[in-house]
Amino acid sequence: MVATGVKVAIRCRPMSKREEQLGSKTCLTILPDKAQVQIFDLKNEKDDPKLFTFDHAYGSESVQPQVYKDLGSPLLERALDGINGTIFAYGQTGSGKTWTMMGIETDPGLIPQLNVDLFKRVGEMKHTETSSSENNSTTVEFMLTASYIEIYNEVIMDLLNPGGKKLDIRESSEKGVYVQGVCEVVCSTADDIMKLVKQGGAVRRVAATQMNQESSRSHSCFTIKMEKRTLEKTEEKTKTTMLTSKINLVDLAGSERASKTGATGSTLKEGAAINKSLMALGSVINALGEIAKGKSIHVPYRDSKLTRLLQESLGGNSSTLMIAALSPADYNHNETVGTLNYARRVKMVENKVEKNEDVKEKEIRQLKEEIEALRAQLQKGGSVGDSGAIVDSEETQRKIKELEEGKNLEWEEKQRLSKELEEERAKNMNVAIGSVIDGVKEDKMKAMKKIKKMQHEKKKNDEKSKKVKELYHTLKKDLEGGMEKYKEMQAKFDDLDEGDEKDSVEEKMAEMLDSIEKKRTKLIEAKKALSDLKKKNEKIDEELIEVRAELVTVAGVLSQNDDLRKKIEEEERAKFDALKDELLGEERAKIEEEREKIKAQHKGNRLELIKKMGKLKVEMNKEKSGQEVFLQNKIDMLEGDKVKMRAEIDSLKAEIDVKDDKIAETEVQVDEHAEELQAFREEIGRLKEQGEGMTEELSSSLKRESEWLDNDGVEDAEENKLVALLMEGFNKEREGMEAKNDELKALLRQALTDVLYLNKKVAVLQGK
Ligand SMILES: Nc1ncnc2c1ncn2[C@@H]1O[C@H](COP(=O)(O)OP(=O)(O)OP(=O)(O)O)[C@@H](O)[C@H]1O
Repeated sequence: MVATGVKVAIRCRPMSKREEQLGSKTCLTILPDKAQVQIFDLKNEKDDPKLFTFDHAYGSESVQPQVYKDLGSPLLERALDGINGTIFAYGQTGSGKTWTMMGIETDPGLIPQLNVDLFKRVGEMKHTETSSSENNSTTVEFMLTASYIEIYNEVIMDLLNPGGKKLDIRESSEKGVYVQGVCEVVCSTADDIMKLVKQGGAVRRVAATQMNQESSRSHSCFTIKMEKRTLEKTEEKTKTTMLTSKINLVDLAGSERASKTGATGSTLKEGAAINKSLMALGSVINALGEIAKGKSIHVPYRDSKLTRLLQESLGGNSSTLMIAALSPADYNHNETVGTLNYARRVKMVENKVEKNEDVKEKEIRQLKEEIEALRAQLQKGGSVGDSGAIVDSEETQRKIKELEEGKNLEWEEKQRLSKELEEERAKNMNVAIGSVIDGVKEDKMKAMKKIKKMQHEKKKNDEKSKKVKELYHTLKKDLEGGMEKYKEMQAKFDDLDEGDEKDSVEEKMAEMLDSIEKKRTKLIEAKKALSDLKKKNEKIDEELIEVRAELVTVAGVLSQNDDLRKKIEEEERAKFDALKDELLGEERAKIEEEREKIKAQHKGNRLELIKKMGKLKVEMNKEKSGQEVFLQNKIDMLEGDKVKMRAEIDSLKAEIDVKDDKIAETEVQVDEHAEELQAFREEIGRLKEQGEGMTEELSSSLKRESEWLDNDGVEDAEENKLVALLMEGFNKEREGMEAKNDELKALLRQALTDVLYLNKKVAVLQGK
């Protein structure tokens, strides 16, 4: 974090035509090389000029590109490096704030020049930082969003989403101070941004017309947010690094209202009657000036929306520049001195500038550091891979991976949402502008009706005047005739002698006088009526001029906004704040919640681990020697076991060899017996055949001889006995052979079972 003073530049505009016509004289001398300005009080020529020194001073001959090169370009470079920036223009109405900030189409000011430069630089950075070998590559991408708000009477209006809900300022550790729900439109070209600037400007004018407000009493803030994502891909992994920053471009309300209050240090006593925000800004600057002098003082950022918005720009994490716009005319001498004093105070404010680190990036770094610390601790403690620590570090690695992925997801999600919301915002803008146009149209109708009514009234008055004029002329004639007659009567009266005739003439004369008097009164009345009608018509004429002027303005607004509406309809790149905020907000809340959970869990794990480690260390130290003896004994025992097992294996192997031999031998025997048995079987078969042949032969010879030898019965019986004995002998021998064969088979089975068992045992012992 680096302490950096707020930079101040002053810029004096050329004398305006009106000021020239009024015969104004220049009361300023600008010394650009010394960044100084001298102000003379031409009413008190004896007084010495006041001298002020700033960071930059521009005279009426200064040109927009130079101002951008000196002030805008360095701010942009810092922003591309992750440092927030603010430029705010201060000065009385008509001093040139908008000229410096916005300029005109043919002579663009800071905002348009910065936009063009921004996209040029982003293009260069994307190009130069993207290099790829076979499997490794580094890709640099940018996401740029713009928002535009206006603060009027402590109400924040979204100039890019005029129909949206009321906006408020919030603060969070992740985003700092921000306008909640403001519409942030993703921009891909400088043209995109300029379209938004124009749209916002038009909405501002419409709102001003509708609310009958003075535009110079509102503050506007155009914000460009930059998010830079660097993807480093290697064969093993992808690393994502995020860098964010924003640039606020603020056009403040005319300062003449503030010079008597905040800027000179008095409290907010003039209250709501004048611009609360500018007064509060003065108080914040005063407080920060005192802090810079070493005093400990509360800074009333929360006193107004403007100061809250500029909280980071004044005394916070921002590279800030104030441009004080000045009029050269002596007629504005006091306001100019006020502006210069204000600027001098601002120059004393110190900011603490720091590169914005992505929150997730920070967390990942912290987790990595903790893993390293734990490893180092474990190694120091002499532990050979504590399983708890390993689990924890694996868990932490998993979290790091999740956070890395989260960064990319958030980026993709933002882009996806921004596209989705573009149409919505355009629609909303159309609806809002439409309703404004409807209102303006209604005003137009009213004005036209009013004009008609007035014209009708005027006509009637004219007709009345004509009649009254006729009456007047008649009355005048009558009166003149009456007067003539009266004069004649008077002459007659004077010529007559006293008598009845003279009396009757006198009587007539009195009557005539009475009638003349009445006519004169009527004439006066007619004259007054005529004058009243004339006045009425004059008033109507005045009103007509006003209403017609109104009509001209309204017509202007209508045509401007019809243009605007058409433009909006043509554009398809805008995000609608409410939905975006809802969706992104939800996403962010989820991520935030997850982050908090991970944090808490990690903290718990870490504490547990540290405790475990502590315990382990104590136990280890306590039991180290005992454990060593125990381990040695165990090793010795195991060594003994090993030797025994080897011997056992060897003897088992020998036993197996013996068994194997026996099996082989038994197999041979079995084969031999089988052969023998086969031979016996064959022999028995042969004998059986022979026996059967003999029996057949015997029975046939017996049959044959019985016929002729009745007493040879003894010889036959003996022969039969011999055959039976032979058969019995054969059968016994065969049974004995079969029993022997069964016995040998059983022996072979037993030997095989033994061999299997011994093989298993050998395998177990070898495994051990
Ligand atoms: N440096 C300059 N060179 C030429 N003309 C200038 C310069 N500065 C300002 N002007 C002209 O002076 C007039 C007032 O300037 P501008 O509108 O910028 O004042 P302002 O301070 O923004 O006023 P307001 O507070 O009403 O918005 C404009 O007509 C503008 O063209």
